[in-house]
Amino acid sequence: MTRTIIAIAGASASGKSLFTQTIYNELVNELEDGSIAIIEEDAYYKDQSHLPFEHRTQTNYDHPDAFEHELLKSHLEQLRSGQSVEVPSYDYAQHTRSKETRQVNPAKILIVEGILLLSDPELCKEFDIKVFIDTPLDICLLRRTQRDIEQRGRTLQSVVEQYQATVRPMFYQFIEPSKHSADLVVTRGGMNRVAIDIIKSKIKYLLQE
Ligand SMILES: Nc1ncnc2c1ncn2[C@@H]1O[C@H](COP(=O)(O)OP(=O)(O)O)[C@@H](O)[C@H]1O
Ligand SMILES: Nc1ccn([C@@H]2O[C@H](COP(=O)(O)O)[C@@H](O)[C@H]2O)c(=O)n1
Repeated sequence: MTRTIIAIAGASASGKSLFTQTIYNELVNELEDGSIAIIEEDAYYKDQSHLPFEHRTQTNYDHPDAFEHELLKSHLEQLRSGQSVEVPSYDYAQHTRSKETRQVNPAKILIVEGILLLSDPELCKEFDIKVFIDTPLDICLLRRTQRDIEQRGRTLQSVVEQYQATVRPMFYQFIEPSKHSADLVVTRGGMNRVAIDIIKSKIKYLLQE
């Protein structure tokens, strides 16, 4: 069976999750059970439970070294070969992995979303279709500030400090250059209706093959 792995990359709060989730929600009921699945790159942030909390707040979470990309790559290879995997889950408030894992079965269409998917050449090879969500960084910052305070247990000061120290510089060093590896660049983020419909049509076409 041919399986297709789609990467959705882009800056933090560019709209990757909204874009991915919209495609999934709009397709899932009309497809056979188990045809489509989602994996988040964030689930592969390294476990830091051995480090004190204060130490964990200092990690650069926008550098490729913060991720266990080898594990993600190996999971994608297992899924492509028809095996289920146990995907870690991540606790943003504690800055480390949770104890729970989530079983992901080998769907025919797998969508992976995350900031640094296209910046790692070895990981990039795993993707059949590469999409980059290209949202202006000032818009991302506004959305991230609201989201991190409401959903990820952050203060305004911590969001501002982290943005200046790591989020913005790592975007220019790693994320923005990775746009050139994308097959499709999507402007206006997670609500670009035309782009959502194009990816949905491609998925339906692949599932009919
Ligand atoms: N085009 C858009 N217009 C308005 N809000 C958006 C848009 N895209 C995303 N958002 C909102 O911005 C926040 C971050 O989006 P999200 O999809 O979680 O980003 P990412 O997964 O890239 O970090 C969320 O609250 C989301 O609902
Ligand atoms: N403990 C952590 C782990 C990650 N982050 C930030 O998350 C961003 C990536 O997730 P998105 O959903 O926004 O794409 C990344 O920019 C990290 O800075 C964090 O703040 N704390």
